[in-house]
Amino acid sequence: MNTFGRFFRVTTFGESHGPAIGAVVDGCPSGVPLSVADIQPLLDRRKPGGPLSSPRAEADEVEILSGVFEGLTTGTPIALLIRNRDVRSGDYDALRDIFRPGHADYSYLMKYGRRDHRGGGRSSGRETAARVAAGAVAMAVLGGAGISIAGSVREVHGVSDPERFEDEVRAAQARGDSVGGIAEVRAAGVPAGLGSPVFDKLDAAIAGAMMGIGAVKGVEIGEGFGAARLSGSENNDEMDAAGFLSNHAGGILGGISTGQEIVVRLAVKPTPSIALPQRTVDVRGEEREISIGGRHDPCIAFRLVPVAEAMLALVLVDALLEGRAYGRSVAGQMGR
Ligand SMILES: Cc1cc2nc3c(=O)[nH]c(=O)nc-3n(C[C@H](O)[C@H](O)[C@H](O)COP(=O)(O)O)c2cc1C
Ligand SMILES: C=C(O[C@@H]1CC(C(=O)O)=C[C@@H](OP(=O)(O)O)[C@H]1O)C(=O)O
Repeated sequence: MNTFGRFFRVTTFGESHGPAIGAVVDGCPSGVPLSVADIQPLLDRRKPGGPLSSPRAEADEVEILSGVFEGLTTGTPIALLIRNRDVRSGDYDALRDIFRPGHADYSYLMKYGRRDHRGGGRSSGRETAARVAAGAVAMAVLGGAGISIAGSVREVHGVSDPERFEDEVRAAQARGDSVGGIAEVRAAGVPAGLGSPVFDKLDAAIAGAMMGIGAVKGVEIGEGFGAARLSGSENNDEMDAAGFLSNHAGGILGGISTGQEIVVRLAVKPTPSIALPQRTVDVRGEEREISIGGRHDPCIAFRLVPVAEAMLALVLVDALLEGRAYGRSVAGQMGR
């Protein structure tokens, strides 16, 4: 499916080498102040062309086609458009019939029987620009509710010292290789009481949203996999009259927000398209050797941070609107 969310619904469209990509946001409340200036800064943080990213030159300028009048949302669908400007599709001529190891070429062909091989079509990381634009609309709603979201890269290729990140990436690039990393995203100001208790737990929704980003291979909330190595006394978040004394839970208990910071970490795989020679097959099943040129991110984790921020915003705005729709208290029972 190409649609995300239940109350604040986002459909993205477009391919990496088509004329444009974009999103339609349906369910945004009316009266939210919104302009290009609210969306563009987040897109600028995600766009390619930076020092540790693909050199593809895309300005990723967003156009708001509908749903906003005199600077305020009208409650009708908001259509957001980003034109592709620097596609250079010739880079993919030699890859029309061959499967890149680690990319979605093989599985897309198995599902659809045909595919847009240029830049991976819709499996391209480029699709995430459309989600970031939609996420910025969600952030405009969340901002009015006092919720803010921020992310960062925590690890590159197993190294956690940020001063060494660039060297790790450059060394991999020089070898014709790529590296993975860990990104983290946090939401502050989330009221206690957001989310659902069973199948649609807030942590389940967050995990689904994050795994729906290309290249994300694992999601942790709070202590995450580390919790499996702790005792109850170490992992429990004790409380006193002022509130929680720690946040191993990452801001969610029983699928419902506690009012603490929501903390999410993502394992991001190394970029699949690499220059080093690798073994693969073509569409006829013939064995081939492949060495991929073109313009690729040497480490996706950096460009993924604003995408993860956008996806967290989309989950939280959906939960906020669900809470309003069902008239649930999001103030908590203890005056917090
Ligand atoms: C922001 C972003 C940038 C990406 N850049 C590249 C890239 O330059 N080259 C590449 O081969 N894959 C890139 N990818 C990954 C692939 O496009 C694709 O999403 C991935 O291989 C599919 O992964 P999955 O199996 O986790 O869904 C990028 C992904 C994201 C989210
Ligand atoms: C263009 C973007 O990233 C692209 C993501 C991507 C991939 O395979 O995912 C491959 C490269 O694009 P192409 O080879 O098609 O020019 C990246 O530049 C973007 O994120 O805006």
